[in-house]
Amino acid sequence: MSFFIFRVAALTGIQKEIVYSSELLHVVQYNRSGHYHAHKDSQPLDNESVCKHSDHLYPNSSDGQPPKSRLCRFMTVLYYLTEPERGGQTAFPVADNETYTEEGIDHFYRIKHHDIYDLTNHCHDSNLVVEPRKGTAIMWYNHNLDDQNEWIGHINQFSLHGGCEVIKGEKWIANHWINIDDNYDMQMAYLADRIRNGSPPEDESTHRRPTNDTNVSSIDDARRSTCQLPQDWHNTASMTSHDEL
Ligand SMILES: O=C(O)CCC(=O)C(=O)O
Ligand SMILES: [Fe+2]
Repeated sequence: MSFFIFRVAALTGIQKEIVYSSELLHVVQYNRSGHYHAHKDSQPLDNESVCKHSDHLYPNSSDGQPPKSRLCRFMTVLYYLTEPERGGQTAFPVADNETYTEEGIDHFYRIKHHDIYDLTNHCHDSNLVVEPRKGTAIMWYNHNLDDQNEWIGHINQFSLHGGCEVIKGEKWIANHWINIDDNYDMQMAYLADRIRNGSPPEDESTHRRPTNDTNVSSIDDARRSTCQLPQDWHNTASMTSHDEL
């Protein structure tokens, strides 16, 4: 598992602590006719809600209610675990930098003249259609970077995507969602909290012996220390099945 975290960190350029502290792998199975209409994996930033992955660190509201939460998934890395005999592509109806427009997705509604979310009937009308090939992976950004602070910014409208209908065979994928809180300080507090309960593995290439230093109080401490994986490190997947959704 630690090797896997390093590979994803190297692929995405995201710190291994962030990769390690993100959601468990989410495995999805599709049988014949199974599909998943176009959607975004993350949700727009807003001041009324907090990130779900770190919501336990936010105080309750004055009436004692937990804060409203939303998904904060900066990137998706999608692994194709099997390949169906036909169909089951991943489609991005409006992906394509060259057609970027300030009007966003509304522009595509006007020019495409069909329901861009409907991947059963319009899979191949999408701007980008990726064939599922066993053992390969694709990745994309669900958010743009904020111009001012270069931290996670607005949702990327062009990340709209979904799974086209499986025509023959069966399809299995795993989603690896990389969580980042748009509130920088809260993301740091979240990482420190996760790492306090067991740090990400050190890169094997450094040949450093792991220790059991669980006494870290900040992300900087956490980076400096070398700790063992927590007890639940191998518990890395949850599962959904998409049959004719
Ligand atoms: O099945 C696919 O190719 C896409 C799946 C997906 O977008 C998801 O599970 O969020
Ligand atoms: Fe998705």
